[in-house]
Amino acid sequence: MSEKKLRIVIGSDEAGLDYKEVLRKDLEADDRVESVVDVGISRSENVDYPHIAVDAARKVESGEADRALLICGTGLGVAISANKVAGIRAVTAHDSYSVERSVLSNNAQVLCMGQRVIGVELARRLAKEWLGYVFDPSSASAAKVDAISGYEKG
Ligand SMILES: O=C(CO)[C@H](O)COP(=O)(O)O
Repeated sequence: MSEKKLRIVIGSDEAGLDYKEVLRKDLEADDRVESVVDVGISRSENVDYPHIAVDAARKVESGEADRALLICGTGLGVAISANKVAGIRAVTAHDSYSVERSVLSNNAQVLCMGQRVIGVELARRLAKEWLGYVFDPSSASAAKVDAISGYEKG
């Protein structure tokens, strides 16, 4: 269980907007969450997913947020885009075990889901579970995550 309250950034494209709105409200109501920053889109302004995903990932990389939750149609494009930001580990996960391992094995700071792939109640449950996991830097997984980061340095 996480002790430190989390600063979350959330974003979606048009295909993920309905879920993003639901998940944002859930996060805002969760007492494990310190703050939620919504980087769009809104009902009145459409932006393609790469821009939203990179904006969110940059906020995590800069330390402005601890984690990001991104929704598009499949959860794939937002993950690919967020992973373009150095230091970011973004995953698409639609099941409990993968969500758990994304944090505990991969220290992924960005979770991506697809509104066209899973039902809203599963998305809500997975987001809730995700908040409860904290990476252990003394775990056996830490060296593997460091090895990933090592490849970013050229
Ligand atoms: O799922 C998406 C990208 O992975 C996005 O919501 C829709 O993209 P499109 O199929 O290119 O419109």
